[in-house]
Amino acid sequence: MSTRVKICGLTRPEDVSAAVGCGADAVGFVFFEPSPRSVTVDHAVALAREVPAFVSAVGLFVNPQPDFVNEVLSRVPLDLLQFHGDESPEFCRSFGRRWIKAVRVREEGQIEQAFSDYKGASGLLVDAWAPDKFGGTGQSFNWGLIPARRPMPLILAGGLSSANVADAVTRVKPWAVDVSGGVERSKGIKDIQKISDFIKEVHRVCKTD
Ligand SMILES: O=C(O)c1ccccc1N[C@@H]1O[C@H](COP(=O)(O)O)[C@@H](O)[C@H]1O
Repeated sequence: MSTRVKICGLTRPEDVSAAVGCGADAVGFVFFEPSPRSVTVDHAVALAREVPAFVSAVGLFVNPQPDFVNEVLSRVPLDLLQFHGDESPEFCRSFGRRWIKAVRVREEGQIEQAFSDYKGASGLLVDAWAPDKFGGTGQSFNWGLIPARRPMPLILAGGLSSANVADAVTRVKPWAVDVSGGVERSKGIKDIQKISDFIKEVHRVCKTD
């Protein structure tokens, strides 16, 4: 098994280069103004220049206006859209691009329901639920709620860091892991050592699997 790694919430070109240099499979840019990791379209254009061939650039949105998504898509070379709010399956599909849907996990059966609702997604991202946030909480959740049967790739997020990602990969066996806060020095500012340690842990545990 080889679990992919996405490093999300990048705001500086040097952090994008560092993530790519450490072996990230995907990097994420947050287009959600209330987030401390939010980037403008101009900013994202510059960040995307640091993304080489065979590394995916992902745009994260939370209940966006369609015009805004289209504006981003017209300017930033994104490979995937990540919807982190309450977007309907029809909305997610409407841009004609590959997309993943995030589910904020709170109770049993929710992930199974999302697999059924969001057919056509390139993956389902499972993250922690919090009362006042759409994601990026730095909190993990009960991985026991994740079903073994998965009709599409499952991306595990929420409170991951180099300290727990090996355990997460071993127990959950996700297609990919996604991290933001666990590889930061402060909100939006990544720590190269933490990125490196995180990716090394994933590769180490995948090799022994
Ligand atoms: O990063 C944010 O600020 C954010 C805001 C709104 C929705 C999602 C957000 N981040 C994503 O949440 C998960 C988990 O993050 P963490 O590792 O627990 O900090 C991840 O996909 C982030 O990109």
